[in-house]
Amino acid sequence: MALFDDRSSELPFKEIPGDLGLPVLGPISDRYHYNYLEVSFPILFDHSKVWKKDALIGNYAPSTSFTGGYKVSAYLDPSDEKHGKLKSLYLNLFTSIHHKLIPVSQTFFGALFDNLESDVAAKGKASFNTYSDDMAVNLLLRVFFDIDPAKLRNKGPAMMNRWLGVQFLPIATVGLPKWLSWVEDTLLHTFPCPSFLVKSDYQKIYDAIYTSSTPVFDEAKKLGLSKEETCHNLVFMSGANAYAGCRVHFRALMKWIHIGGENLHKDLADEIRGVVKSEGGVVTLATVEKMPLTKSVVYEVLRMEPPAENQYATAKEDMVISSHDASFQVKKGEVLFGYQPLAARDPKIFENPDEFIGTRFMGEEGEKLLRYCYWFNERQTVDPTPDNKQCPGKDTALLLARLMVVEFFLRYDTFTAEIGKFVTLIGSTVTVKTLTKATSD
Ligand code: HEM
Repeated sequence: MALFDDRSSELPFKEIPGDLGLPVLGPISDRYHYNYLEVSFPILFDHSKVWKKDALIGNYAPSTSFTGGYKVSAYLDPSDEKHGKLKSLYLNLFTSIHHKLIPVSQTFFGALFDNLESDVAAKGKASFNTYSDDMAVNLLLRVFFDIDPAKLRNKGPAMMNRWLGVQFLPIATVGLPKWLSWVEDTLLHTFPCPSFLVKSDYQKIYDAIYTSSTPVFDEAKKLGLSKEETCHNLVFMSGANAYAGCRVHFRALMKWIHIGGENLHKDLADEIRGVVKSEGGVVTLATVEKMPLTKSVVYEVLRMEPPAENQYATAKEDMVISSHDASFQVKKGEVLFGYQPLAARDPKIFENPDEFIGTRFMGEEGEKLLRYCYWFNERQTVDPTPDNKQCPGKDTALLLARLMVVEFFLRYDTFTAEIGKFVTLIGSTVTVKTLTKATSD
């Protein structure tokens, strides 16, 4: 694990392994080793030392033709004036919707659980992925812009999935065994897919947001941003940032809570029902804050399966970075890569790092560990600002995840599921097999 810190002068100095090798073949071999055989972990959130231009989830940026010809904020460095303007628009939007996040998500989570229940009753199993992914798109569009799913003829999720799928295909993985990764590289990772394939899907989502009554457009106007540019940014924010993050995280929540087993389910149900009862039977922002196990479980799921695995940045200057045991020279212009799952399972920070421990982040000692969690592109203990590249949806995403757990265990005592073998860019596969209704309140 590599960190910037002031210990670099005391640690042994080492070369970063690897060289460019043969022309053409060298880069191909490097890419293979980089993506499939090696893991490295520079953690680079220091914007005085790195650029974050075109660095969202990979050193690949899709063509701007996927976003109306505009480079959206996620691909801008904080030094770009537009980045700060757009990010403050998002931060204000997310704060302004927090009061309705609870009632809106209760409705959408309720419908999700109804769907799971009826499929389990009719077929003995239910695809959590299908229902949860669709629900997430509809919930986010509703809570951000008050868009009724019917406005997109209930096809919003399918449109969003196609638009995301085509633009991110060059960095997608379908979960083939490592020795077959060259097939994937040749077929998927060599050529970008043209945006015209999803132009009409994109246009419909864009129009739905453009004609919504979101106050974001008025605020954007005051900042000198056109309605068109703002709207293209809002589509990307809703789909590629918010939905793509929540999609992976919701699936991971069900997966790891399933793995946590019946005792964890009982403890969660006891905590959630106890707190909600003591608060007069209603779920509020304050109620959720009083649930330390629920909060810790959500953090532990983020640790076991961070939704955004890869972070990239470009060195602005020559510098030295340090791991626990050595220092490395990095040259100006070199691209640095941080692999979240490795940081999240660092044995020098986390005891039994490969084990899912629902209580890990509880209590004084547990909370201290949050300093070493980087799932939102910064330490969990740092807040997003217009000037950094930390996820502005951090609080929204955490609240949604906690609410999903709360609503689930208000309704059920326990559940069983089948978990798919592979985890892809869009997450795990969870098939719910049984749902046991709550027997107490
Ligand atoms: C658990 C789910 C989520 C995780 C783990 C996550 C994580 C991240 C990470 C790691 C980045 C930075 C990527 C980079 O530059 O390397 C990011 C950016 C971003 N996220 Fe999230 N995110 C999640 C959900 C959300 C949600 C729900 C929203 C909206 C409410 C959101 C909005 C954004 C936006 C707009 C950016 C771009 C920030 C910028 O341009 O500086 N994310 N997110």
